[in-house]
Amino acid sequence: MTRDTNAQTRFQTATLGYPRIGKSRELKKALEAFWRGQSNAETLIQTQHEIELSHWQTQQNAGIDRIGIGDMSLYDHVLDWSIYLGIIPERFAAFSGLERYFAMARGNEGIPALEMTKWFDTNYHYLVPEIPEHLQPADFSDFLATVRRAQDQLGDRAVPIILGPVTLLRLSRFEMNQSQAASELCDRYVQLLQELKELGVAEVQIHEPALVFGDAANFKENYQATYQSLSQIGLAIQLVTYFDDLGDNYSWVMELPVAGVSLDFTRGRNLELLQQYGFPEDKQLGAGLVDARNIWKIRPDVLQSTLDIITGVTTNLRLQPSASLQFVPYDAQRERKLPEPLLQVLSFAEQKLEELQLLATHLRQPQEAETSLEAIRGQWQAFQDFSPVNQGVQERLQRLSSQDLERPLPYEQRLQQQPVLPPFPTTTIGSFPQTSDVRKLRVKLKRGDLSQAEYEAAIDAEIAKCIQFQDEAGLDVLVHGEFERTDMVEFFGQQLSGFAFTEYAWVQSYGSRCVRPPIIYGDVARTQAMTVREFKVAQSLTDKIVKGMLTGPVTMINWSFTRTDISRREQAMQIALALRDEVADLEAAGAKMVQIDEPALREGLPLKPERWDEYLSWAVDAFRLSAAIAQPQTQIHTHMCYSEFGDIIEHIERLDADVLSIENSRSNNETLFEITDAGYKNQVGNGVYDVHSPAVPATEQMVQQLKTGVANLPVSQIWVNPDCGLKTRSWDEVIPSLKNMVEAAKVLRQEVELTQK
Ligand SMILES: Nc1nc2c(c(=O)[nH]1)N[C@@H](CNc1ccc(C(=O)N[C@@H](CCC(=O)N[C@@H](CCC(=O)N[C@@H](CCC(=O)O)C(=O)O)C(=O)O)C(=O)O)cc1)CN2
Ligand code: MET
Ligand SMILES: [Zn+2]
Repeated sequence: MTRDTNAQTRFQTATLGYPRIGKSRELKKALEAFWRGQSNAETLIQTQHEIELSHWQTQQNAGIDRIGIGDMSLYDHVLDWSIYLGIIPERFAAFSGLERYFAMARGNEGIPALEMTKWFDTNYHYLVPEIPEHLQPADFSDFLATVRRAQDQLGDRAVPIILGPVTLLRLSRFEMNQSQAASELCDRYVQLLQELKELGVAEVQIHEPALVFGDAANFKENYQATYQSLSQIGLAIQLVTYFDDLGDNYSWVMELPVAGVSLDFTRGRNLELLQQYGFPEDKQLGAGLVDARNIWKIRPDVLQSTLDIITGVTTNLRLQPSASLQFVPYDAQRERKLPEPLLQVLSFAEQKLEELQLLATHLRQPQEAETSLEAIRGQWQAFQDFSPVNQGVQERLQRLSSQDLERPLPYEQRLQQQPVLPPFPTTTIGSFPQTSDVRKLRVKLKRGDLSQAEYEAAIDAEIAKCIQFQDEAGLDVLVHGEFERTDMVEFFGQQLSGFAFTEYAWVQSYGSRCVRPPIIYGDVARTQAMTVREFKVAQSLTDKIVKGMLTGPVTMINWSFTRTDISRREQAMQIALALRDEVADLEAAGAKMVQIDEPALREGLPLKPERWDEYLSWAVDAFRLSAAIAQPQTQIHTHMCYSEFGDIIEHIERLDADVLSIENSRSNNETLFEITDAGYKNQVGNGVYDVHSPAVPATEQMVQQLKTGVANLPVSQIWVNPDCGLKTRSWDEVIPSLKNMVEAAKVLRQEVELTQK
């Protein structure tokens, strides 16, 4: 058979970024050793470079034609770009080098870090650039050095990844006037492209995910002017978008002066837009066909129909993951404990690289790909026969009526029957320090050095210590501390049938912190009580109320890898049923309060506002389904960090939780004001201190904050709590902080008594 050489160079493959934490979390370990003072900067940087090199080699060996480089980061790539561009707030002026880098990431001796935020609908936290009145000089030398290393390893295959100037602006906080910032930054990007050109770079990726936001049109002129300037340098610019479609902005984006546009074909309506409006002849399409946000192998037949449509419009295309692969783990083949039929249909980053090559082969020489594609079809068939179907759960969902989503009495009447506490009741959000001693217990259990009974006894000892501390500190509503949980989502995934959990499938959440999202691979059902044992242990040790502690259905969905054969709504409702039974069991075991956490409710909002109502309607229903089983006298709490609520307050009300605890401290009570402005009637715990900082909050500081609460809400609505769980803190920090918090509540109680006399 003769080969068409032209066909060999067409349909190239490209990547848009790779995981960063290291296959065995080498970067996490190196960072934490450095922060503990157990290693030095040189060792840290060397580890970073070794991990980066291994990523390049993996992609090179997989045959990727255009490898995105420069996205490796010691903490967060947005922080890296802030520093390259000279976006350095005044308060960090006294620092330099790595010290400044980590001060901006994590704070330093009373100097607060940059804010962290989830810009998009993922569980990854970005640092928020603060554009000061005056920029520091730009310094691209670290980035350029990375480019040179990549060129040595990869030659022309290395394509620098650049955080887009308009996306950066769209997501920053400002002291400088915005349009001035836009123009100063644009000059710096021009300078960067110039310097890259001098290194012999021919092509760059500029990532502008903000183009998929509902408000992208407001920035149209900025995009046009910026790309006009950047195009002057003469590099081939790949304008990269992902996470959703371009919507109404499709046409003008296609006219920007760039060499190529990358679109995500795994989410949103880009395929329809492509069909409707076509694709410019002079541009290359970066086709995001392999899902970079989920862990399933490609479905050859689904993909074929997508490919047919795309190639009907343009054949000037590259095959790509839909986004950076940072959202998926490294290698499915490393997992040893998953059932074979499931393992066979899993695709993590390394498998996705193979899939890209397979698709390229399929387009160039169809017959050469057929055996592999047929094998994948067979694996999916085998998986379908294997994946658990639960008729009982399906029928139960079908039988549901609106009554099942309704608490038996309205809030005002429930309130009469619920526990009476002092004003300004104090509590915590659930977790207490996950010390390395606690984690080692699980390592020993796994190795067989501890029996299940010994493990449970050791957990119970932690619970006892935790209850005793809370009692002594004078907290009003206690928690057991969540010591038995690796993670609030993974733990429930480990208990529920229809969920699989992994050994090595870590995904970075922020900095050195990672999660192993569990995998939903069939109908979800509860096979036994999940939290009752630890609840009972805790409640048996105190006369005070212990809150039962559950992770809500929406958060379970948003922080897991989900099925693609049924809707997210249906998966959430299945989980809600399991939680509903757990609520009933906790109640039967004596729980007077049950907290159902929904920190990911807000994050799951679609990026386009026109899709919000659809999401919120099922998301709130799922929460209600899990909670509504509770008797009126049982108080239902929920907790949300990341909680700008102003725009969804009516949905928050519809949750109908008796008590809502929220994050606040980094956002100056804004969330509280949103709630009070909206006339929220139920109880609110407006976090009185920031758990993400190691600083011990002073009593006075929390008193001041509570006073803001009193000025805006009736005392009867106010709770006192930290703004999130304490698992990442140490006992040294937690003990004095909570004592001060209780003290602050007491100060407020006295003041209220005085004013009532
Ligand atoms: N899923 C999820 N998403 C979330 C949050 C959350 O709590 N869960 N919170 C918000 C902030 N995100 C966070 C994400 C992760 C962590 C976190 O602390 N992660 C831990 C891992 C937790 C875990 O799974 N621990 C396991 C495994 C721990 C481990 O690393 N074991 C060592 C050995 C034990 C040792 O010697 O320490 C090893 O395997 O090498 C356990 O406890 O069993 C970490 O990165 O360190 C914190 C916040 C938003 N998103
Ligand atoms: C990210 S929200 C955390 C809620 C959980 N109950 C905890 O305290 O850790
Ligand atoms: Zn939280």
